[in-house]
Amino acid sequence: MICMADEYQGKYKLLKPVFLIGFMGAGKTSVAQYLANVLGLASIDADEYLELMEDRVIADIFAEDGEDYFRDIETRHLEELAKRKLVRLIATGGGVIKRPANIEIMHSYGYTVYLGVTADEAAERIPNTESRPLFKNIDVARKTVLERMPLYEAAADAYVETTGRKVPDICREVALRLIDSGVLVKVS
Ligand SMILES: Nc1ncnc2c1ncn2[C@@H]1O[C@H](COP(=O)(O)OP(=O)(O)O)[C@@H](O)[C@H]1O
Ligand SMILES: O=C(O)C1=C[C@@H](OP(=O)(O)O)[C@@H](O)[C@H](O)C1
Ligand SMILES: [Mg+2]
Repeated sequence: MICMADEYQGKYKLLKPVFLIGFMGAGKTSVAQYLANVLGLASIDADEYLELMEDRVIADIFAEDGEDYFRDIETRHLEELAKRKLVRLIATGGGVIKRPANIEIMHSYGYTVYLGVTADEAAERIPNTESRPLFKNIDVARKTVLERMPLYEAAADAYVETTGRKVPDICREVALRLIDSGVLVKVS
C-alpha cells in the first residue's frame, strides 16, 4: 500500500471547493475524511450535514417524505455548503448528479472528482444497506450504476477508479489530480 503521510505531510490549501461524486460505496465519505486529515484541509460530508440540519437520518427522510423531497433539500444544502467562505473538501451523496441544478452548483463554485466503483465491489463494501435506501440489492445497484454512469462522467472534472484499491492509494491519486489541476496548493 502506498502511504501518503510522508510525501504529503504539511500544509495544503484548496483554492475552490472540491466535490467528491460517485456511486454509493465509492468511498466519498472515507476519502474526504482521510485526505482532510493528511493534508490539513477542512472537509464536510454533505449527507451528514443534511441529517444534522434536518434532525433526521436519510432513511427516515426517504421513508416519510420520499426521494423528491430529499433531492430538494439536498440541493438547498449543497448550494449553501458551496457558497461558504471556508473552502472545503465536500463528500456528496451518490445521487447528487440526478439534478442538473446540483451539477451547475458544483461547477460554478468548485471542482468535481468522480470516484468510480463497480456495483459488485460497492455491495461488498456496504453489506448493510439500511442507511442507503436506494441501494436496495445487487441487481438494483448494477442497474443504477449503469444508468448513472453517463451522469457521473459528464459531471466529472477528474476521474479516479477505486475498485480493488485501498483508501490511502486512492487519496494519493486524488491529491495528485488536484495538484495538477491547480486546485490544491502547498502553502508551507
Ligand atoms: N477503497 C475502499 N476499500 C474498501 N472499503 C472501502 C473503501 N472505501 C470505502 N470503504 C468502506 O466502504 C463503506 C462505504 O464507504 P463510504 O466512504 O461511506 O462511501 P460513500 O460515501 O461513497 O458511500 C465504508 O464501510 C468504508 O469503510
Ligand atoms: O446514491 C444515492 O442516491 C444516495 C446516496 C447516499 O449517499 P452515499 O453515496 O454517501 O452513500 C445518500 O445521499 C442517499 O442515501 C442517496
Ligand atoms: Mg457518503
